[in-house]
Amino acid sequence: MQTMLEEMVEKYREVGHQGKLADYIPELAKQDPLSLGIAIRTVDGEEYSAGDCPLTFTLQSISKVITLILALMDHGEDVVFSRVGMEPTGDPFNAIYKLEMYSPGKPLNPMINAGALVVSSLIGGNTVDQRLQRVLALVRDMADNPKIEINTAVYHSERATGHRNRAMAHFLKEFGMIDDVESTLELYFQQCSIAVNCRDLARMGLCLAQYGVNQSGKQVIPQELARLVKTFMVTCGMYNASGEFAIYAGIPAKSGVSGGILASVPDKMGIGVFGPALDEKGNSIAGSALLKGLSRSYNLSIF
Ligand SMILES: NC(=O)CC[C@H](N)C(=O)O
Repeated sequence: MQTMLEEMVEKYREVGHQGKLADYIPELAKQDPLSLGIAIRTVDGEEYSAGDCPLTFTLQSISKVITLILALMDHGEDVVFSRVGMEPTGDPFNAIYKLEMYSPGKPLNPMINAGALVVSSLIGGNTVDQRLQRVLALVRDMADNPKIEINTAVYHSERATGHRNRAMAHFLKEFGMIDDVESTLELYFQQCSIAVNCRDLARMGLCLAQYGVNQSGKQVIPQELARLVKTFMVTCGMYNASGEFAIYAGIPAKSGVSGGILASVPDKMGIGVFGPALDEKGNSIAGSALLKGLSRSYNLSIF
């Protein structure tokens, strides 16, 4: 497996030439578009990594999985799904227009930005920092790495430029879907800036693959919620490329515009991938290709 991973990374690294960095968050445009790394952690405790695995990058949209788990732990399914739906959109992750078209103000799912803002507003705690610490604590528990922190440069970069998210938060406030615009945005920008490496993502994926049990054997997420979020990862995790990814990779996965992908093969392994050049839908172009290739070679599709 180790040799195979190294060969695959070098084969797919070139695909990065066809992608583009997420320059709408200026700090993310400083990444090297040809970086590519992968880490795998299996249920048997084996760990493999290849390529630029030690590089750190920010969770971005991958954090939506974590906040969804926390919001569900805090409020239960009835409350959370009264404010955000369960259906894929077929639209870009930052689209606004459907908020006005169907059940007004209720985002279609928690994996798009509008839905994730609603979910962030539901995270319990007295201050933004307390709420952020709860998000960080769950990420650290899932990855079994107490050292995970925020990348403050990326946080400030998005905070200064995230006008579309600000517009969406105000729109959601108008419909009573979030309580407070500023604290919701603060938490959202910070959760997106949590810095990890491929190994952390692989361990987080393993935790989901083991129904909420992390690599040390600790149940850090209720079993039922680990199942629920993996289902969202299949239907909505790769934005409006989720259908194609389900066909060609068939692995529950969640991507972020930093180029990270958290993938989880139930009962088998967690996979973390990083390749910052993105395709037109905002997924890591080389990372998606690598995961599809890996799935084909090792028969990892869940379908
Ligand atoms: N797709 C993403 O990763 C989006 C996350 C990014 N922080 C944003 O809100 O635009």
